[in-house]
Amino acid sequence: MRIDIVTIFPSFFDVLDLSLLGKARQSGLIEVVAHDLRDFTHDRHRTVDDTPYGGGAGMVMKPEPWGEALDAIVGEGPSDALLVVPSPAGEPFTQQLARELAAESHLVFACGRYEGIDQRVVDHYSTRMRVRLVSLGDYVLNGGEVAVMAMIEAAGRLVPGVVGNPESLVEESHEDGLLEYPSYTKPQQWRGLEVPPVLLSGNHGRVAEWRHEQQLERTRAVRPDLLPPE
Ligand SMILES: N#Cc1c(-c2ccc3cc[nH]c3c2)n[nH]c1N
Repeated sequence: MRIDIVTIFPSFFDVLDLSLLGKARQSGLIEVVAHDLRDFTHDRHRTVDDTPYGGGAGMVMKPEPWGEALDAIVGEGPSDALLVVPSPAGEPFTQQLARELAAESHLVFACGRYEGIDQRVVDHYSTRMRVRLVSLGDYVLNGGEVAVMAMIEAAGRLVPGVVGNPESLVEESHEDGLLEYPSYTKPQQWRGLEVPPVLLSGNHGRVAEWRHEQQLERTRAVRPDLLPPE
């Protein structure tokens, strides 16, 4: 998988060289390149924003640098790459969407700042490639970088070969639609708190049953919207 990120803060993504995705990059499973949007400007101040038509507070990101940056990545004609644009107005980012991103061979992320990117960028590239506006959640961020980091981590770990033991991907929150069960490790007693005895029983059937019940209990408590219809 090839991932291109366009941002005014390319060093923000240096952290992707660490941990799991760092190994995936070293092994060539995932190639990540962060591009500085200001490298696609031509004025002395490397300007990427301007005042909004129609007035209002804040600044809007100019379309020209975006056009030059994205054309440098996907060429000037149709492209099979998927352009992902983080936006509060986007579709919710979910585990299912992470799976869909993980199946792509080329992802391009456009990190907006200020009040966002001139709409014509999305309109233009929608004629040449698939474009998805995606929201990390119902809260306001200052730009798209944090959202893109989360999306890359969530999708990257699903790319075959990135996670050593694929079984560890199965029993996780949201993977089977429910929240995950609580986990315990040694010591058996810690600050007067014991490990649930069923986990010490060696009875795998009963452990699985207890874990599923814990998933249902947790999901009922904090995310009833995730419960399967009765
Ligand atoms: N994804 C997402 C976002 C954002 C977001 C995304 C891009 C820009 C560009 C300027 N401001 C932004 C906010 N806010 N809240 C979310 N869930």
